Parts: sequence; C-alpha cells; structure tokens
Amino acid sequence: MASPNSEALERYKNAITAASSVVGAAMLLRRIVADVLPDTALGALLLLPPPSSRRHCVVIEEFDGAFYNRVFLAAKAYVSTLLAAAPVPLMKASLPRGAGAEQITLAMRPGTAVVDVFDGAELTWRLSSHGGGGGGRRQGGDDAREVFKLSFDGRHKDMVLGAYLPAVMARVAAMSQGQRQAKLYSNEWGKWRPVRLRNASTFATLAMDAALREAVVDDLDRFLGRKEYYERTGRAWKRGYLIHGPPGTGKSSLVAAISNHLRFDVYDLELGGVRSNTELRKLLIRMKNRSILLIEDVDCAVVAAPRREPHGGPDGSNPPSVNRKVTLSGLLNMVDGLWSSSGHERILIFTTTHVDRLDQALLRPGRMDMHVHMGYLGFGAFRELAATYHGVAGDDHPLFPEIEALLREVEVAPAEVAERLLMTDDAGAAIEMVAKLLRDRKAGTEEDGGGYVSQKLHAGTWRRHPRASRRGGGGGAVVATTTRRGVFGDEIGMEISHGQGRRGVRGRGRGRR
Ligand SMILES: Nc1ncnc2c1ncn2[C@@H]1O[C@H](COP(=O)(O)OP(=O)(O)OP(=O)(O)O)[C@@H](O)[C@H]1O
Repeated sequence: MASPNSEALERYKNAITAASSVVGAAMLLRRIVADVLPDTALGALLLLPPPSSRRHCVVIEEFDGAFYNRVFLAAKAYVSTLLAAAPVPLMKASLPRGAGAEQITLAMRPGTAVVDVFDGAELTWRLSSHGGGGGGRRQGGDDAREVFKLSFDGRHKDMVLGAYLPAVMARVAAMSQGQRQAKLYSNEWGKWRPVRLRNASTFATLAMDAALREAVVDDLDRFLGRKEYYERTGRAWKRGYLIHGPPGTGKSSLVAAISNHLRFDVYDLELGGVRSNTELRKLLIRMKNRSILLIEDVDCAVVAAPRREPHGGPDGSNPPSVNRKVTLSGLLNMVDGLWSSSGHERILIFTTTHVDRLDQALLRPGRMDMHVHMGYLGFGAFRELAATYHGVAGDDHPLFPEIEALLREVEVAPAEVAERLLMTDDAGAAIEMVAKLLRDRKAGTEEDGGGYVSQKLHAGTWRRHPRASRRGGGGGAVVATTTRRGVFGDEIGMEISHGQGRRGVRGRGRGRR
C-alpha cells in the first residue's frame, strides 16, 4: 500500500508530466500553425507571446575604436528631430555659442527613451552612458561614453536593418546637406567642443585682390574635384594654406570664406591648450573628414608652452601635470603622418601676421601648398567694400579719385575701412569718413580712439610709433601686447605689430596636386 507521501509524489509527477505535455503540445501546435497563421493571431490563439515578439536590440556606441561612430552621430541627429513632438519628460536643450534662439537643439538625457514609428512598427531609442568614473563628460570624465540602444519587436529585424537604419542615415545626410552650416570646433580639455560658425564671410563679401580670390577659389575647387587623382597617386587628399598679412586684412575672414565655400567644418586648434602629444594625437584623429584644421597666429602658437591651469580642471580637480611641450615639429610630423592617413578631404590652414618669424620647417617647399598674402587695402578692394556695404557701384563717386590716390600712399587695413563704412547708413557720409581716415593717416594727424586697431587692442597697452611709410606717407606702426580676437577663436595673449604689406599669392604645385 502506498504511503500518503508516495501518493503525493506520484500526483506531483503526473501534474508535471501533464504540464510538460501541454507546453510541448502547445509548442508543437504553434510550430504547425505558424506556417498558416500570422504571429499575432497565433499568439492570441495560444495566449503565449509569439517568438517574434522578443525584443531585439541594436547597440550603437559613440566610438568605433578611436574614431567617432558615424551611425551614432546620425542617430543623435535623427533622435533630436523626434524629441520636439515626443512625450519625453526629460531632455536637454542647448544653444550653440553665438546662435539665435531659434536654433535651440534638443537632445536626450542618458536613461531616457523616445519611440519612433516606421512602417507601422514601433522602435524605441534609449540613450545610456557608461564609463568616465562617474565624473560625466562635462566634468572632464574623458572616458564617459554614450550608447544608443534601438529596440524593436524581433519580427521587424529585417526591416530595421534593411530599411529603417538606412533611412535614418539618408535623412540625416539630407538634413545636413540641406541646412548644412559649417561648425567651428575648439579644443578644450582634450576634446573638440562645437560652436556654430556664425562668420558669414564669403568670397563675395571679402574684399581682396580679384586675381588672388580667383586663384584661391580655383585651387579649392580643383582640390575638391580630384578624388580620383589622389586615389590613383596614393597621395593623402589634403591641402595646406599659409595665410599671412597684417592685422585686420581679412585672414580669419578668408578662413570663414573657405569654410563657407566648401561647407567644411573648422577645427580651430589652440596649441597652448594642448597638454601633451597624446592629447594632440587624439584631437587630430577625432577630426571628421571634409574639415579644416586651423592654427591661427602660428608664429605665436608654436612658442606657447602648454598651459598649466592655476585653478585646476573644469570640475575643480587638478589637471594632470604637464611636462611635455607640443612643438611645431611634433605637430607637423603628426599632420604629415597620422592626420593625413586617418581621413580625407582635409585642409590645413596656418595664419600669421609675421611670416618672417616662421620656422623654416613651415616654409620649406611642399609643406604648405599655397601661400596667400592678405595685404592692405587697394582701390579695387575698396570699391568692393563700398559696393557690399552701401551698394555704391562704379567709379563715379566724387571722392573715389582722391581715395584711389590716397590708397596708393597710405596703408590701411580693410577692417579699418569696413568699420568706417559701417558707422552710418548714409553712403556719402561713410565714404567721406573713409577719405578722412586716409587723409589723417597721410598727414599723421589720426586720432587713436575708435579705430579697428585700438579696439582690437582693448585689453592691452599699445603705443603708436611714427612711421616713415615705404611710400613716403605718414601714419604709425602699432606695437602691442594684447589679446588675439580671432574671428574663430577665443582670446589668447600675443604680440602683434602692424607692418608693411604687399599683396599676392605664392602658389605651390598648382596643377601638380
Ligand atoms: N578683406 C576684407 N574684406 C571684408 N571685410 C574685412 C576684410 N578684412 C577685414 N574685414 C573686416 O574686419 C574684421 C576683422 O577682420 P579679420 O579678423 O578677418 O582680419 P585678420 O586679418 O584675421 O585680423 P587679425 O590678424 O587681427 O586676426 C572682419 O570681421 C571683417 O568685418
């Protein structure tokens, strides 16, 4: 006779067997019916989740090795377009430095999700962040990484991989093509920080020697159109420009015009802020293709030792001790090697006020492909400025002959003249002001205040030296310890001197690229 215990065990075994057969039968049935019924009907029929309802997930990491993951960047841009209409309770808003309020950009916060619908399927984008020792990216947690997780019903896997993600990439490409505004990046604590490039300077608004402008534009266009040439010859698809000339002659404006012409982003590298060669290498390889690496005032930049922050890092921590210098030769080696080979359609631009102070390594043949000299204002460029600012065209303004004669005798930076032209909406009065500036400069009776040069030097001491002009004109040279007010960059200490100039372009390798 069976004991009560063994009966209970028997009943338990039977129950397990029955349950297993129900599940087994259900699975078998489901396999059979799956061939003839759609998944959802099958799921409803068996009250079991269909296998396809298992969530699938595509993980999109911020970096692909040392490089930015382009899918991540596209995802970020795409998701930001979903946020305005989505019921997401927490998002972050930012306004690129210098941008108008209409350009507020929304982005997800780590830990939040947004749902998109494509072809009737729901897809969830979730952002998370890991690494960085809890310091966060803004706190200088260099290793913090963001990750997008795109999850969806497993039934849609083919659609997501074959149609949705390509559509996201195409949409972002179209967006960036249509409203592409070049960005300006500056290096801060070993990272590129973007700001929108607001300099509207173009080759049409830049007053410069017509032949020089044509030569530069021609060179840029040829560079862009020679992909096949660079591939065939195995040469790095890059081009170097050295832009030099006195302050206020439009060097930074020319860089902006190049950027706007090509729609290339500008990476304004401040060497003094680079703490080590490792950091420099990291910055260089994190530049995108179709971009410009700009080093302004290169004669000053390369003598600057890396900065030791007295107040520590942005989070108040002590920055790593810096003993190494980033030297010009180190930079050039990296540019020639790693930078050239890690991307394509890259432009390198150095600007300087003192070409005579530049290291021979920079000037040697083959180093910079084209030397562009931005000089003092000539009459042709003055007419362009008058046309741009006041619509004054032709040669028939009564003051033009006098201005033409004066411009042959005195040196004036385009910035100084542009400043006078901007002072009033009255074209006649503005041109009279320009004539007065030139007359005063010739007579040596110019007042110090209010000019481009004095504004530029607002933070420093400066003194005007009587100067015997090369052409016999009066005027004064300016020697100053002041701040650099580049169109692109922040202010850094430097010394400038306002000297003689000549116009022209020294091209290297035109037609030999
Ligand atoms: N050639 C030019 N054509 C039109 N505007 C000019 C030109 N040069 C200068 N300007 C005007 O003067 C301002 C300052 O010029 P910009 O900063 O480009 O000169 P720069 O040569 O780079 O000066 P710096 O050496 O002092 O940095 C510009 O914002 C622009 O308005």
